[in-house]
Amino acid sequence: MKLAVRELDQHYGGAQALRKVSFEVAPGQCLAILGRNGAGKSTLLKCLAGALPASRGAIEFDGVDMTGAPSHRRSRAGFGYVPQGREIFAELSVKENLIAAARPHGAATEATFEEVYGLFPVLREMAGRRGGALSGGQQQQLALARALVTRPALLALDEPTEGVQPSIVQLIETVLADLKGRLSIVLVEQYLDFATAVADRFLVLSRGRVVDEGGRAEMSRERLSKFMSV
Ligand SMILES: Nc1ncnc2c1ncn2[C@@H]1O[C@H](COP(=O)(O)OP(=O)(O)OP(=O)(O)O)[C@@H](O)[C@H]1O
Repeated sequence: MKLAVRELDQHYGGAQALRKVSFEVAPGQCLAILGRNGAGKSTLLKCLAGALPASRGAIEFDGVDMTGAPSHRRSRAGFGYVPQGREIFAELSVKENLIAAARPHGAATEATFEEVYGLFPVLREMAGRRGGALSGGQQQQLALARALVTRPALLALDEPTEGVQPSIVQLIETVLADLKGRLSIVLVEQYLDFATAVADRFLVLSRGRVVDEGGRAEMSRERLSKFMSV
């Protein structure tokens, strides 16, 4: 899916969190959104997901205006979202979490679940376990699997490495590198090594504005970290 964001503004009451944010993600490309705490990264993903209304500007999926569309329409159009904090159903089992995510997409089949168990084998072992009883890294794998069973054409991830041990960070990196090319990815990430391992392009936000942007070749580590150090 091609994503286009044009001059997007967002306000929390009187406080402006996004200012004329514009960018595009080509089909199959991975864009990493970098910036300090409070730069507006999560706000931007919530606007893409339809969890927050934009005050001004436009969001298009494959040329179709989605600016005012409700979340479920965006999801049906192929938008998969892994929010910060994972937001899995703690009282449901792993399998029930996957069924709940897949069912609205007509994808609640064993073949679908086998596919995500193939990517994240621990979820097969834990299929009957309550979501809330999983470790942080296991919950992150479940959150990713929940997005993947909807068969997204665009996957947006908000800090997938947060609170996750290195071996699982490596696994998530491998999965994203494998998915890239087949679907578009928007990745919000503070962990620069992870972002540079999977992203093709980078967008740097500071105080709600795009302050730098570029491809892998031109974005040196120094340039990427300029707006990240506190
Ligand atoms: N619900 C809210 N109400 C009011 N202001 C908010 C709300 N959520 C975020 N903000 C403010 O909007 C700005 C952008 O926040 P946002 O969470 O998008 O930043 P971020 O770059 O994702 O940071 P972090 O890495 O800490 O998640 C910040 O100044 C923040 O304080």
